[in-house]
Amino acid sequence: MSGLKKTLLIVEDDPGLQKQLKWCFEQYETIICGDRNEAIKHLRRAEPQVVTVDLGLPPDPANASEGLKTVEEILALSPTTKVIVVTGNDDRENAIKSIALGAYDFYQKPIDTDVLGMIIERAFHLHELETENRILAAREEHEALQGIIACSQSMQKIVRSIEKIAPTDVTVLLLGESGTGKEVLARALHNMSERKDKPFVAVNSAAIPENLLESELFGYEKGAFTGAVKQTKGKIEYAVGGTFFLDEVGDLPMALQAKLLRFLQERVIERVGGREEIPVDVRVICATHQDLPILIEDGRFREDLYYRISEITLKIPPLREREGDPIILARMLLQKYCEQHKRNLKGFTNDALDALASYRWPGNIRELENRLKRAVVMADGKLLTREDLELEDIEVENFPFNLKEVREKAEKEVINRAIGYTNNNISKAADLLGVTRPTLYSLMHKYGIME
Ligand SMILES: Nc1ncnc2c1ncn2[C@@H]1O[C@H](COP(=O)(O)OP(=O)(O)OP(=O)(O)O)[C@@H](O)[C@H]1O
Repeated sequence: MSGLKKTLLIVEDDPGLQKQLKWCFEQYETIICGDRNEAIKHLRRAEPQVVTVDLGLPPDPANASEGLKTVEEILALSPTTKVIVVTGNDDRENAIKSIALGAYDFYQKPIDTDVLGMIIERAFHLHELETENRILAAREEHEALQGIIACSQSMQKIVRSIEKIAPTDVTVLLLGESGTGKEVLARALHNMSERKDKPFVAVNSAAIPENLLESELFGYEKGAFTGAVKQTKGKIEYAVGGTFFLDEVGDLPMALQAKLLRFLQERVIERVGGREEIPVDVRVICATHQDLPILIEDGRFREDLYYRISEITLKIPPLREREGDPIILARMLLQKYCEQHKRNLKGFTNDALDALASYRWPGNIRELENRLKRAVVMADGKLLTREDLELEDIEVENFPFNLKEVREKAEKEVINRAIGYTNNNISKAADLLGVTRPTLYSLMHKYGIME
């Protein structure tokens, strides 16, 4: 079983049966115990893949309640464990209850070890298959998100949304400041979708001169304009079967907005100078750092196109709103650039870490990359300093002295809020905070908060 030893936990209080079962299942690493507490202890320690639970356990062996509780606790702690319930003769009701709780199977006494053995072996087999599936699924997801750092809560949310949206074909609009990773996230959407083995084609509308953009996107026929010497496919056509990523969609000229809308509505394109409608199966992801509703108000963006491209909108938070991410990204980039430039730097000084965490990062991750690249090349010492990062002039919030300081600051803030909220009614504020009035008074005294 993939090199992992098969561990079977038997929860059975009858000493005779304990002995018999141990003897019958010696091909496994078998652990035997007689009550719920012991079962949970062994579950935590030995992590058995399969557990059999006799429902009639002490202190009330005539009743199934302790057994059912054991099943519930095992599955709460380790939902992947396969639990087989052993019930008394004719106790179908509790057998069904255990299945409803999530048990894998049940078996009624008297025990026939051959039959029970088959059920146990099947449970090990299923556990193995499920484990392999989980590992494969996690590996695929990991590969799709490779190199994307998203430890902060705000980015975790985005990653969860991307996982949900990826398998669908909906048109996604990614909003976010420049350098927040819109393109890498679009790529992740593609890599997690069924289109992953087909092309991902990205075009930045702002980077291509307006007069070339139409032929770049839609292609052109031979003779369509001077210099059009042969029929040429556009970027959308190159993405057939895959994903087309249009960055800076807010910069698209009005005439092209109409053409893009038609393509999104009808899923056909027409090359410049062509008459033929070419059907294309392409998933579209758009991105912009601009505020599209304002562009719509100014008459610079079509409202109908906006609704078409924003079937789902994801707002990518700027780096300054990703608690903890700048430092993790900086460490990853330091390693990457040290390898690239063959430098042997060990890390960051404390004041550099404080600066990385406090800086507002107007250029987001791209700016972080640039600062790190430069610092790695230029640094004299073994640790990168604030000066190496050219962040010496920014105001820095020092790392808090300790957790107690953070807790006290938060406590003071929320007490002030509760008192303001209840208009100085201390009883109500205490209720709101879930403490007694005397406790609240003593906290107010501690923090110097006036009534
Ligand atoms: N979460 C992340 N983890 C690691 N690297 C990232 C992450 N997000 C972005 N990057 C890196 O930051 C740089 C900028 O990302 P990207 O080009 O995707 O941003 P963008 O929002 O599309 O920028 P722009 O709007 O300027 O085109 C890239 O080099 C990318 O690899």
